[in-house]
Amino acid sequence: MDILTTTADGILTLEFNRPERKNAITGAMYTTMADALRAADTDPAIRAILITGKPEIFTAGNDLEDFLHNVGEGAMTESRPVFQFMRALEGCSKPVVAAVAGAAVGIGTTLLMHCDLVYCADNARFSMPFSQLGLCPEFASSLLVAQSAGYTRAAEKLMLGEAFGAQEAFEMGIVARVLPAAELLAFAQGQAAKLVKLPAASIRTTKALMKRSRAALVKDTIAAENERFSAMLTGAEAKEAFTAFFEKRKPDFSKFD
Ligand SMILES: C/C=C/C(=O)SCCNC(=O)CCNC(=O)[C@H](O)C(C)(C)COP(=O)(O)OP(=O)(O)OC[C@H]1O[C@@H](n2cnc3c(N)ncnc32)[C@H](O)[C@@H]1OP(=O)(O)O
Repeated sequence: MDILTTTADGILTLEFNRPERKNAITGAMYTTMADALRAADTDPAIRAILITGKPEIFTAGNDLEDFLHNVGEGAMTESRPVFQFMRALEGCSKPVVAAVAGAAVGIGTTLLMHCDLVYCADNARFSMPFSQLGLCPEFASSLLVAQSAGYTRAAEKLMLGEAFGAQEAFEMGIVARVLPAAELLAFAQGQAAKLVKLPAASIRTTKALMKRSRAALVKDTIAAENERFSAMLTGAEAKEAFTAFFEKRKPDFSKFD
């Protein structure tokens, strides 16, 4: 099971469980998470959701094999598993807690912008390497990173695509708190347990009100980003980047305009 799904004490936990591939996310994994999120949203017994990975890796982002072989027409259209997952996450009316240890690459960082209580371990590393992959931001990262961190810091992270650490993520507002690695999961579980005990309608209403003003902009940004992302996925630069990754060499973009 590449996604471990557990339910206990009113909390649905989704855990990335593909460590041999650094928890890279396949279409099947997106579908599992989308289904679980949608079911949780309508199940009164679930009052909080926790998304986590392994102590050494949150996720290496989208599986690059999938990108290499499953692109083409409609690569990022609404029916695709990644879209189903992000829609289920973004639309989830219940509170979502994220606990990040190790690397959170690409969509691994983007998805945090759609969670509510986001915590990381001091070993966490964040990156949105879209430009390094011949791609562009996705699922409203071009909007939400800048809203959270300001334009210049967002531009540095999104244009250079370099990894940054836990403290910088905290200063950028991407995480609410940095914890010693050994304490992260218990802390996040404790925060989720607090949410479970609070009046569910109050939590749902608070979340809805906080997201209300950005909802239309997020929707519009996702549509604009994903149209371009979809086109770029089939581009020569992206192919070079994915191929170079698996050939364990640096990509050579000098031949492209
Ligand atoms: C819509 C969504 C968009 C996105 O999410 S775009 C982002 C896509 N993701 C990436 O570009 C990240 C690629 N991965 C990495 O940069 C590195 O990995 C890490 C920094 C995460 C970890 O580095 P290290 O600890 O040195 O591990 P390793 O040797 O690179 O990886 C171990 C095995 O895992 C496979 N793997 C890692 N990431 C992916 C991936 N994203 N898709 C498919 N496979 C991946 C490798 O190939 C390798 O495999 P083997 O042991 O056979 O050499």
